[in-house]
Amino acid sequence: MSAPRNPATNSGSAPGAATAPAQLFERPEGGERALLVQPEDGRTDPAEALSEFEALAASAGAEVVGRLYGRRRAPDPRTFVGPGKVAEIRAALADAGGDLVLVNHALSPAQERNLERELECRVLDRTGLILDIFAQRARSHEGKLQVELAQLRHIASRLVRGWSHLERQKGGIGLRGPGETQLEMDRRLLGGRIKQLEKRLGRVRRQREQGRQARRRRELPAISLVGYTNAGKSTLFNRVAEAGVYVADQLFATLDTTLRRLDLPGGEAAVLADTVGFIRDLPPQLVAAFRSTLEEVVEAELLLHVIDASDPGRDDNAAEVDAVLAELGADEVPQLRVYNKVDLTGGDPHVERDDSGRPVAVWLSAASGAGIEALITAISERLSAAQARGVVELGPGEGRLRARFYQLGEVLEETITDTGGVRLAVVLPRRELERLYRHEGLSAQLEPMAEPALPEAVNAH
Ligand SMILES: Nc1nc2c(ncn2[C@@H]2O[C@H](COP(=O)(O)OP(=O)(O)OP(=O)(O)O)[C@@H](O)[C@H]2O)c(=O)[nH]1
Repeated sequence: MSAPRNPATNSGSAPGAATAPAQLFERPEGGERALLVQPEDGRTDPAEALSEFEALAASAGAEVVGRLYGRRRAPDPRTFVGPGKVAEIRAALADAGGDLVLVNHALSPAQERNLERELECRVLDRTGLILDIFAQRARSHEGKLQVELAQLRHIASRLVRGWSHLERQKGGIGLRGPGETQLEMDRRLLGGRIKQLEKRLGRVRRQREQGRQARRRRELPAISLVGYTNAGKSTLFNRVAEAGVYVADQLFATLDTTLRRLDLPGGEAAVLADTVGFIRDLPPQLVAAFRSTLEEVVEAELLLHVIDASDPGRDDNAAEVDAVLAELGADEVPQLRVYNKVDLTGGDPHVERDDSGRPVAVWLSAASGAGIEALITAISERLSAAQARGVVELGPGEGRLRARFYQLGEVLEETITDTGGVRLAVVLPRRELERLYRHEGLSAQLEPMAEPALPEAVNAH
């Protein structure tokens, strides 16, 4: 594939050019001058990988002053790149006046240190760079704690006695964010801080879990926006929910789940959640850090998978998002694909349906608003198909099934039957109901029930 997967901008500038995010991004005073090193492994297209990496560097506020490719059969255990390449990097740094080297690969702590020593400048690998971006973007209390924890763990793995002259350079890329003041601490202190953060995070998560259960009790179906970073999730979220979340032409503008109530035609309502942007090769420790944020996704009734229709690499990016969803166990959650930015492709907003007439994809422009009404109708159609509601009768020996209904959905009413069983009025995701039929021995049919109770209001958090 020759086209870049993740152009940094969608406003028509050259794919992969770092100019747009760099212009829009408020770069900290004296933004660092970075030299990018792109290893060639013969598998990925190096030009494409480099342009995506350049967009990441720009997102972190770096000014890219040079680019180098490195080809090697096997990575050098000491410095990752070979000695010849080290000399080349040193010369390029001197030429361009660079003060930071960014390597688009994972480096071992020792490789990072050895390179720093030989190049006499700071070196960050892909994980370090992404952590820095996350540190800048985290907004909620939980998000900040998660990033700090991931940053500290990353630093702890690199911290050795006498951390070299680089300790002095504070506040630069990879050194800022909540973790920056920890750099001088020794491992013991760092370990203490990590424990403290884990405890605090545990508390925040428990609170959030309670909030989630409260929401479930209010029986509003949950819809989660997912998509590759920069696909337009926040813009769509704003457009659909008329909410004022932060939108920026930067990768990862969204780090924390944001929730809004969504009113649908016919008086129904749902909770719409904006989630973190997905990215290729997200470092595993970050997937872990954001797992709890992404748990919302697994529990959603419907996923809106936002895809940048104007991105030539859109299919690969969408496949990447699907792979992460599968990893999270969310591959069974029904999906409605939203092809965004049709204003850039010259296409018309429209809805695609499958053979049974079910909407499966909506093409629209979140920026102009064209196609939004059709999306809301499609959501409404998909949700009413995704929710099962009705009355079910269970026998006296089916206490376990009764408990499962309470667990999986909402029991609106319970009455005792003449035979000593129960009659439950329930609302639950259709896929859960199907699972009960298939795997848990439920045999009674769900009978239609009278008018649904009106959902209560939900406050945005
Ligand atoms: N032309 C055009 N640009 C759009 C459209 N929707 C979003 N954008 C732009 O695309 C960029 C990214 O949009 P966001 O909504 O921040 O994207 P996101 O998916 O939330 O990004 P992350 O937070 O990185 O995951 C912004 O510059 C938006 O203005 C659209 O329909 N048309």
